[in-house]
Amino acid sequence: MTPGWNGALPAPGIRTVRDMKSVLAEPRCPETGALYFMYRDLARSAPDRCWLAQNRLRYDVTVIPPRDLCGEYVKTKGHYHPADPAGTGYPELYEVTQGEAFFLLQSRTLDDIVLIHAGTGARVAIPPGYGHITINPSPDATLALANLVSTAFESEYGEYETLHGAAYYLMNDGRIVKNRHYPEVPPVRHLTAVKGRDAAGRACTGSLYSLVSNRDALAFLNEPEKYPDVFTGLTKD
Ligand SMILES: O=P(O)(O)OC[C@H]1O[C@H](O)[C@H](O)[C@@H](O)[C@@H]1O
Repeated sequence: MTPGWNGALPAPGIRTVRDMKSVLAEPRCPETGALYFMYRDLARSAPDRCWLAQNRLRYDVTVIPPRDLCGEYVKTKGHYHPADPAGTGYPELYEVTQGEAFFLLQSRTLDDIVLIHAGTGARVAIPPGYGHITINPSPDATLALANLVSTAFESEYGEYETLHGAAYYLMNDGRIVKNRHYPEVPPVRHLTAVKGRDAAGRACTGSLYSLVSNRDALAFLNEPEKYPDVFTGLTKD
């Protein structure tokens, strides 16, 4: 059974080591094979699927088994989201459904870098204008994530590919190593998100999936400019 999901699953999108070479700390790392599995556009019922489509939202599950990539923890490739019609970047909402995660966020202007340590059951919002990667820092436990996100955009991978990953690499000896392809960037700000709370410490009731069909709770994913409070305590100011 796939962690974080009880029902039937479509075939996953798979990212392999080959797909990730351009963003690894050690691009010549000789590891091979699948790194993580993306089950996109899930719904538990036909009415839920209809509601998600009508509200331009997608529910996905991502499964990241543990892996040592030449001293670097396994991670997602990394991307930014474009701006919505009002000029505000599309956000995203994650829940850790199994294991623990580090979310490494960086503002597009590179004036803010945030590392969020999130335990099972924690929720993390990706704020407008921030790129993100997710890291599995465990030597032996699989990380599973659920996310809700707008279907109105496509992720942008260009900066992460050109600059060989995020601004920092998380190594499995505990080091956080600055990526030498970046200009000077600020030191990492650290935040923690625990079960039932988000990274700003606010309580979150129910599972992420329980928000499906709750228009008020999820409207910020398509019109983030109307809901700046969602990101208070997460962004720099
Ligand atoms: O697109 P990547 O950088 O590989 O990251 C992987 C994740 O990205 C997005 O946030 C998607 O909504 C997820 O479904 C996906 O698993």
